[in-house]
Amino acid sequence: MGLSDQDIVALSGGHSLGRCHKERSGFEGPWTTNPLIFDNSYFKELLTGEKDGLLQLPTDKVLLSDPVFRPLADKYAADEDAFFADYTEAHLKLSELG
Ligand code: HEM
Repeated sequence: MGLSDQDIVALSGGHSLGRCHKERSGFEGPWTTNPLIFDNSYFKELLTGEKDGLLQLPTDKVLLSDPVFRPLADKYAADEDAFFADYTEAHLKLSELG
């Protein structure tokens, strides 16, 4: 699809919003404590480990274990402006690809 590693990590931060539904995907629950707010909390939660009531999918956890994804996840947890800038670019690319 032409998405870069940076795009994949930034787009995963979309999980800052919303939740999984058992009847749809089979998974249940939100990724962050405030799933109505779009911010970099997805990365902060990811880095501080699994917690009761919050979800980490295999595609979320791989952002920690993969050596290329990890520095980007660290960067977005520390720098919300960098996350917003890269998410904007990646979401635009995704939308234009259809
Ligand atoms: C590379 C980026 C992403 C990856 C790898 C990814 C991966 C996943 C996976 C594996 C699921 C579990 C549900 C399923 O198997 O169908 C999921 C669910 C979900 N994702 Fe993502 N996602 C990405 C980006 C996004 C973005 C950009 C958004 C929104 C802006 C988003 C919103 C959601 C929501 C709302 C669900 C819950 C679905 C439900 O159970 O109702 N994701 N994602």
